[in-house]
Amino acid sequence: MAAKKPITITITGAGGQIGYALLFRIASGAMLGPDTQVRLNLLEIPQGLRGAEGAALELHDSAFPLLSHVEVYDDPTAAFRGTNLALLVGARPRTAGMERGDLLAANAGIFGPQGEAINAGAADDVRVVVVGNPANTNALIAAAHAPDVPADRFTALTRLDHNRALAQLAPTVGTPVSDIRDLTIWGNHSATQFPDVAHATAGGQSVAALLAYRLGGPDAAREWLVDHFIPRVAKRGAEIIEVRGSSSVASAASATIDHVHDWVLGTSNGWTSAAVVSDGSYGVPEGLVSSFPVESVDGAWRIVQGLELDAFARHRIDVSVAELQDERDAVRALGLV
Ligand SMILES: NC(=O)C1=CN([C@@H]2O[C@H](COP(=O)(O)OP(=O)(O)OC[C@H]3O[C@@H](n4cnc5c(N)ncnc54)[C@H](O)[C@@H]3O)[C@@H](O)[C@H]2O)C=CC1
Ligand SMILES: O=C([O-])CC(=O)C(=O)O
Repeated sequence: MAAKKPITITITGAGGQIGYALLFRIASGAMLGPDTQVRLNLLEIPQGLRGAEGAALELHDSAFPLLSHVEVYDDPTAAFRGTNLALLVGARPRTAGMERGDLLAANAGIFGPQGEAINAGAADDVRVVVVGNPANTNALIAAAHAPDVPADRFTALTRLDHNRALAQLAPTVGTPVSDIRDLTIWGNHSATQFPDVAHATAGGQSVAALLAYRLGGPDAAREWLVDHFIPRVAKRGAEIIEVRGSSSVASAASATIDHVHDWVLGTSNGWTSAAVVSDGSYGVPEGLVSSFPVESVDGAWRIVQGLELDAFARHRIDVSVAELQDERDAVRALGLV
């Protein structure tokens, strides 16, 4: 049988924390499956190059059967040439007391040149995931600089929020995470995001009904959702920073693996959440990169259509979308989109 051509993956910020957690899982086959060979292009800025070179040495030492080649770059044009998957991780993380939007000025300048390099040389089937914060608006900037790449190839990571929501919900409804389906993160990867369980089921039963049963009625369930679940998920990044002293790393890498795995190989067990370029669905202005309920069909994300939104959900989505619009206005004022 002829061997499949290796998939070329460019990882920016490969010498940083998330890069280090991500590279070994990609090379092990966790992201694209046990039959897909990978070539890894590690992109860094000069001060991160030694970290990336060290990671490359360790990748070699791991003798991964699926790893066909590793190369370290400091030039985006060279690093994105021929790439099938661009994982845009490289950016400054926030520290205690900051919101992710505070990183806009520090990080926004990174994503225009990278979008241009993707436009210039990436493979025709390139898919892009932005992890560096503020992820949604950085994806908007990258897409704006890549006019020849279809907009639906640009995404930002909200799978970490989705996974956090599953993990918070499971013990409360009393099921394993794998039994929960059709949970949604809407909006921005920020404290305004809306983790929504209205359509979720656990073991085939409505999550809303299970919560009411386990917490003592619909009012108690609603109180738990509004006062505990939503803020805990939305502010989990800050909680991690407070406890660890720096932002999430391994869980962010794991969510990136999940996002790409499902995008390329398809979703199963219901939908998931990803920030994609809006086509106007659910009243989210066209062009904003917003999180939606999504399924991957034939290698492309499709926004799940036709979900009913009550007044609470509508309000929460509108608040997060307003923040995305403010971020877009801010980068417009900087001439970045
Ligand atoms: N979307 C999400 O769910 C999450 C996003 N993040 C974000 O991911 C980003 C990376 O986090 P860490 O790896 O912990 O940070 P880090 O500081 O450990 O690593 C970032 C790396 O990016 C490199 N870098 C900076 N500018 C670059 C450029 N123009 N090209 C290539 N590389 C560049 C740096 O040299 C550094 O090695 C941060 O912005 C953080 O806020 C973190 C967790 C979750
Ligand atoms: O909170 C941060 O700054 C890092 C991040 O995006 C997350 O953990 O969700």
